Amino acid sequence: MTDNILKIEGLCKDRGKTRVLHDVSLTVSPGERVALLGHNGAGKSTLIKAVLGLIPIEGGSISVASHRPGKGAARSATAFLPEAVSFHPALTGREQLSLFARLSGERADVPGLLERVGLADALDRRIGTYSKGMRQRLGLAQVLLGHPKVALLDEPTSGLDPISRQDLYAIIDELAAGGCAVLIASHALTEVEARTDRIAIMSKGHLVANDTLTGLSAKAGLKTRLRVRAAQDADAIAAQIGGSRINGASVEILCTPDQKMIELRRIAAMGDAVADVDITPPRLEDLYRHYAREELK
Ligand SMILES: Nc1ncnc2c1ncn2[C@@H]1O[C@H](COP(=O)(O)OP(=O)(O)OP(=O)(O)O)[C@@H](O)[C@H]1O
Repeated sequence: MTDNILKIEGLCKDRGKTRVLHDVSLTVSPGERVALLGHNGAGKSTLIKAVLGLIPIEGGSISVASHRPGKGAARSATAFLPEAVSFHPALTGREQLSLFARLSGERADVPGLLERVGLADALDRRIGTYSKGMRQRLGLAQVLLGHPKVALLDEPTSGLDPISRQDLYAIIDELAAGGCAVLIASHALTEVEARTDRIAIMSKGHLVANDTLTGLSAKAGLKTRLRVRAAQDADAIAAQIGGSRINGASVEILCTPDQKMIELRRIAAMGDAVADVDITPPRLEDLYRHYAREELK
């Protein structure tokens, strides 16, 4: 995972007189799944459009598989799944994918692809009769069909039920396992927390964080919560390790990541007086709030 198949350096973009992307640098390597997070209007879609070569940029550079966006080689290396994917309603799933395969010069096992995305039963149904989730699955089949080196997915799970979301991420995992660099713009923090390798956070057109979850946690210095359940006497535990009593049976301690093992050893030293310990590290939601707020300062 050393070569960056997608490389964005110092990207600046204006909309009218307003700068909406400020000096954004971001890379994605083959096989990596990177989440692109940010409030409404933070600049995620603008960044994706720039990578697709759909809009001119005011500064910086973008390279997709060593080519400039918009060039034929960059386009054929890239797949894009928009948030609201739309197809001609009169075509069937099979016709749509066969048409796309012909246009892109791919030899494709269309029924196999549709089965892979869970649409085997809807193969010969018109897309106009598909649900939103089914259209999203068809969009993903289209992404798979192109064997892309870079996949840009804009809110891929919006409007999908929990099982469909899991299915979709399983397919994204496969895509990445095959060496594709995947950039997922999303507001679904819990999902991307579990299913991506790195998190990039945008705020008002600036990239304010770009690291693994562990790296983001360490830099932010947010506290880990240790909840200690007493076997019998919670007061005695609170007196010994500090922290605050949260109910009749438990004591809660907040500690920084580097203090965690020290606290755990102190808790373990109390032996049978402790019935259980729950460890809750900072969640992506906490980290997201932290980094987005830092930018506002
Ligand atoms: N066609 C346009 N003309 C003028 N301004 C635009 C245009 N498209 C986007 N913008 C502005 O650019 C900024 C970034 O918008 P963008 O759509 O990239 O945000 P986003 O992070 O994708 O938001 P969301 O999560 O709501 O999709 C916003 O201030 C938006 O108003």
